Amino acid sequence: MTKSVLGIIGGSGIYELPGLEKAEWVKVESPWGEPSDELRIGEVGGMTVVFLPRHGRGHRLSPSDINYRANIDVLKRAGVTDLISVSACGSLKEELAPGTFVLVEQFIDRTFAREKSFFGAGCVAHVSMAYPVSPKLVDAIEAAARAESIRHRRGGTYLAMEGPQFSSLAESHLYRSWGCDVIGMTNMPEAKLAREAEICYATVAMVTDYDSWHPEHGEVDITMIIRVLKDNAENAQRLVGRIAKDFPREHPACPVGSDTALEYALMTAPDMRDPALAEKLGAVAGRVLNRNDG
Ligand SMILES: CSC[C@H]1O[C@H](OP(=O)(O)O)[C@H](O)[C@@H]1O
Ligand SMILES: Nc1ncnc2[nH]cnc12
Repeated sequence: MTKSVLGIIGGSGIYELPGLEKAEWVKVESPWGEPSDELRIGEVGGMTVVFLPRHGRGHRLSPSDINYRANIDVLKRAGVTDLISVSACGSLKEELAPGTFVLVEQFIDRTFAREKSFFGAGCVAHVSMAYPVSPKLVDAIEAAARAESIRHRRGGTYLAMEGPQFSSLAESHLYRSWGCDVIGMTNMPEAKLAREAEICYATVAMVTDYDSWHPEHGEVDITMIIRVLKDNAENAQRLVGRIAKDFPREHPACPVGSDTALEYALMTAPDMRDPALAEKLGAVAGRVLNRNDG
């Protein structure tokens, strides 16, 4: 078993993590370009916790401008084994009222203007995304939500849209007809890249609004979202503090194989790989690229 290092990506409204001991901002370079910000690295009860504000401090980056590859790469370089995304989202279901924390199980990726893989020409790989979320990580989040009496629901499908505009009424109805539960703009390709980097991933999707479909709530409106975000952020800080305090100090094998996703994923023959790309992949895929059998 390896030591657990817990990573937290803070979404809209979450730009710091109070409660981190011995915390400092650390600049980590990535061959994939600029991450959203420096990493806030600290400890909770002796375990390393690494925090990254997804949109950067001050919310400088829109969902389409975020360099998701650099973000996951620097978190991997910092040793993160388990990564929790804390994200704002719209609700596509009556029963998921604003303030509810949804522990997402599945994703539908409708984003189109983003780099979605570390791999490509010169080093091709195909990882499974059938079960994108690590159940043990969700167990830890669920236990913490219970302990902190935070309204939550386990399970649900997150529709990732490109944005930055919110959905039209027709789109909102379409996603509901697909059975989706919540909608946001950031968890894809983040979840795909975490899987390629063999990091266990889970999302806490914090409902801020009913998107545009709900006849009694009218269309989604950013001032209302910001109001709800503030309450959600307080609960999120408590939730994350509790998760970190109770988190297993050793990282157990992931039941859905998140931590071994690259084991049989590489397709390109070792002698045909592009050395420059292999070099860039050092942090993400070094475990499998550097062994003799390729
Ligand atoms: C502030 S509303 C729209 C914005 O909020 C969510 O961001 P994040 O997932 O980082 O919390 C949503 O995906 C949009 O980017
Ligand atoms: N309705 C919504 N659509 C997309 N992203 C969101 N983030 C918060 N609310 C959202």
